[in-house]
Amino acid sequence: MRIERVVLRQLAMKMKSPFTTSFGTQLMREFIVVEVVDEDGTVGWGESVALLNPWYNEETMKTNWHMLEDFIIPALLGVHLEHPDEVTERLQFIRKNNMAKSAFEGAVWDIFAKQQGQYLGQTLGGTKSEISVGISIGIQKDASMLIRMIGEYLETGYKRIKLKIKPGQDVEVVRGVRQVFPDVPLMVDANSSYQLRDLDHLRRLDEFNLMMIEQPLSHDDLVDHAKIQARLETPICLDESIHSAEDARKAIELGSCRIINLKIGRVGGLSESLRIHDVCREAGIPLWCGGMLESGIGRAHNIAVTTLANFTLPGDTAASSRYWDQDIIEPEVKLTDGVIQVPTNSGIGFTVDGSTLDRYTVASKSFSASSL
Ligand SMILES: O=C(O)CCC(=O)C1=CC=C[C@@H](O)[C@@H]1C(=O)O
Ligand SMILES: [Mg+2]
Repeated sequence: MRIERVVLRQLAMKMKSPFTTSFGTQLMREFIVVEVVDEDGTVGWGESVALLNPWYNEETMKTNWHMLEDFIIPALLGVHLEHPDEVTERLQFIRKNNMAKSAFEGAVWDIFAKQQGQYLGQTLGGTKSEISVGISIGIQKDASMLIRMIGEYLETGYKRIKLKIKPGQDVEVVRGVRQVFPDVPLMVDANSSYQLRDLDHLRRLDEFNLMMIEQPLSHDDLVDHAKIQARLETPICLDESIHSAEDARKAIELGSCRIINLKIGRVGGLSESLRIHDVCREAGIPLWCGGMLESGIGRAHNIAVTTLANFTLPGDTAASSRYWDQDIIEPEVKLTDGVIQVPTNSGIGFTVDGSTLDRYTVASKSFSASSL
């Protein structure tokens, strides 16, 4: 394929309910959608999952726009690509900025799968026809509200509940949930809000038979996570600490975790996701696909990657209706009896709804190879 045209769109989508983690609350999701068109007019779609603020990692929507406009698009516009793997190869001159790279690379993978006449999951090597998913619940002020929300989500069919925790809102919150839901598959995500000195406190979570404790320590740590994993019965899951297959290999060798939350944007795209998948499968480390409050485009990419064999735990790819009054894809992502049916159409498997996309677009810019 030859990259003929790229359109960057900044979207603003109001969340149906605020989402609070240890580092902040999201009310409005502002993010970038990348549209890539090849010489045959085949269109691919990608989504930057960077937040407005550099809380989760060093990237923001604005840094992503800068990287795309000033480095990534100039490096790839007008270029002939045999395979999407070449995107990562050609972008190696850019340090980090994985979410910006992933947004472009995902669109190229969409085109590539469409050119093969294949669903993206199949092109990646995935074999599943349905995926079971969990749901991530932000920090709630009111314990009874949390219990009600969990009951409703379990009713809807979600297979796993993920609670956000932070110092002062952890052991007693989980105890309260376990008193009502003693057997539900339950996990917690700390988003790096604890220190090594909190080990004895974190060990109190061992009594609740949690599936995992996600990213208790610093976003860039592997060594101290290995120290606390050696003292915890509950598996540690790493999210923010894993940026590449090399990070995954080191974390596994050090014993920093027993589970990894893979996020396509955090690791720089689908090509690196495939490498991480294989490293973890070789080591017997299960994966699940985390969420970044994506729109339907990012959600579609998450479903595709979750079709791979070593994604054996329910991820955070909840239904569109959990987040948005109206998503930008047709059909929206839905849960049927607690699972998402994997699409069979080519590419990301969903159609981008142009009128809804335009309605949420607050800024856009086009780049054309013919104007080079
Ligand atoms: O997309 C979802 O539903 C999960 C969202 C979620 O848990 C997160 C989104 C963004 C950053 C983090 O706070 C958090 C995570 O760590 O997974
Ligand atoms: Mg997380």
